Amino acid sequence: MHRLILIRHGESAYNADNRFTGWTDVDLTPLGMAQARAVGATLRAAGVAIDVAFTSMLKRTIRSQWIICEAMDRMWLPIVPDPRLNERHYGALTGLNKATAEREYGAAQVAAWRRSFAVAPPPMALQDARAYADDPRNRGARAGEIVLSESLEDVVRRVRPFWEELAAPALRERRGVVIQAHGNTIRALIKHLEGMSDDDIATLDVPNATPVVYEFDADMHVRRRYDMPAVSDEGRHSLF
Ligand SMILES: O=C(O)[C@@H](CO)OP(=O)(O)O
Repeated sequence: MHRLILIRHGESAYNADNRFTGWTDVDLTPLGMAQARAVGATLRAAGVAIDVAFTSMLKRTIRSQWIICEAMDRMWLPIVPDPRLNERHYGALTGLNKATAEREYGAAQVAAWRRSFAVAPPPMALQDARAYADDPRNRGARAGEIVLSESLEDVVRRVRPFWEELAAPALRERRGVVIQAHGNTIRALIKHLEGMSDDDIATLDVPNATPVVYEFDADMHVRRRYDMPAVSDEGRHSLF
């Protein structure tokens, strides 16, 4: 069975403050850590076979995965950080409170920046962007470019080669794969995997710490997708 589990990290400090995060490397809140522990307990109770976990280069995904590995008693699991899984670059909106942005620019404009496929947020000032460009955490996200802002379409463009080079080959070898990433990199992956339309992806929201499971056939076509029920809802279950 070719099985993939997509997980968005637990709540981060900027999630709690309702701020645009993008490439800002904020940590998990205590609630975010508890959410990751609950995911680990769920995966452990379900007896999920995981052989490798891919994360972004940002600490909210890496720490979530550490906590999950600890809760599963699998601290030996290989964790592979890849900058192509970093959150979408939120441009000039980075750090801004989302409610303040709605008051300033209107709810429709903010919704388009947040969820449309092709619209990128206004660009970050070049001077600011250099801090991100020089940071090894972002090197390779869009190699050779100083990134000022990204649409979901830009994110699909960098997530697709990650998928082809690392995740798909691991699944073809029948390895259990976790991708621990961000709201918009997971939306980009789902769009790519399901061939979802630009309109449909605009209504898809990915909550924190809620595993989504994909099963593939031998040709790597999606056979089934389902959310994994939390262990507290279901008790011990045997999906795997
Ligand atoms: O701020 C961000 O980087 C993302 C994810 O938290 O937010 P949004 O859901 O608005 O795309």
